[in-house]
Amino acid sequence: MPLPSAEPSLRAVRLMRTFGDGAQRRVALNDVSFQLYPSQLALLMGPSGSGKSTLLAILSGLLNPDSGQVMAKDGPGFTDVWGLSPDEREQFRLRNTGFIFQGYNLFPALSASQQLEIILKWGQDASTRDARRKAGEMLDRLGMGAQANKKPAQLSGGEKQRVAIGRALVKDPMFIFADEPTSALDWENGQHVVELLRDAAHTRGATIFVVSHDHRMLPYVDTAYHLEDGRLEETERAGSHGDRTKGEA
Ligand SMILES: Nc1ncnc2c1ncn2[C@@H]1O[C@H](COP(=O)(O)OP(=O)(O)OP(=O)(O)O)[C@@H](O)[C@H]1O
Repeated sequence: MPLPSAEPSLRAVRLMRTFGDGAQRRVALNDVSFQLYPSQLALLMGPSGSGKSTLLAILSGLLNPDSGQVMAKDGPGFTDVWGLSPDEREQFRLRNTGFIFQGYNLFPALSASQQLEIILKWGQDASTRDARRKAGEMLDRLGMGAQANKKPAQLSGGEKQRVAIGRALVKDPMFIFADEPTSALDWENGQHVVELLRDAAHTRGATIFVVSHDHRMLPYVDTAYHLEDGRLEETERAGSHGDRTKGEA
C-alpha cells in the first residue's frame, strides 16, 4: 500500500455547522479539522445524527459551513472551495469530484455504458466515439464489460454499484465521495466494492472519502475517522491497515 504523500490533497480547517435556532439549534459539526491525502481511502464512521452527511456535503462543495475552510488541491495549488463563487465551485466540482451514492442514482433508461458516456460528454466535452471507448475500458476494468449494454433494471445491486463506481472514476477525479456505498449490498458484493475503491485510490492517486456504518470495511481502508456529536477523531492511522490486510490474505 502506498504511504500517503507528504502533501495533503484536502484540508478541512475548523469547520462549524449548525442547523436551526433557539431550542431547535443543532450543532452538526463542531470545530472539525483534518487532512486527507492522495492515494488514500478514508472511512468516516459514527452514530446516526453525528454529522457524517453534513461533513461529506461540506467537503464536496454541496453545503456551506457556517465557518471554517475546505482547501482542496487543484493543479499545483490549493483552492478555497467555499471562497469560490457558486459557478466557480460548480466548475471545480465537475472537474475534480466524483460521487457514489447508496441508491446508485443511475438513469433507468440508459445502458451501463451510456451512464459513463454522458459524464464524459457533459463534463469533458468528449466526442461520442471517445466517450464510448473510455466507458468500455472502464467497465472492462470493473469486470462489467459483458454488461455494458444492459440497463439498471437488468443488473444486480452489486453490478449497479460497479457501474456507479465506474461513473465516478471515468473522468479521473482527484476526489471521490461515497455515501454508504455498500449498505444496499450483501457483504460479498460490498467487499468487492471496497476493494475497487481501494484500488482506485492506490492506482490512480485519488483521495476517496467514504461514509459508512459498516465495520467490515475497516480492514480495507487506509485511515478511519469517528464522528460523534459533531466532533471528529482519527481512529486508525494511515498505514496501520496495510499490515492487517496482508495478515488476513
Ligand atoms: N437540513 C437540516 N435541517 C435541520 N437539521 C439538520 C439538517 N441536516 C442535518 N440536521 C441535523 O444535524 C445533525 C447531523 O445530521 P447528519 O445528517 O449530518 O448526521 P449523520 O451522521 O449523517 O446521520 P445518519 O447516519 O443518520 O445519516 C442531526 O442532528 C440532524 O438532525
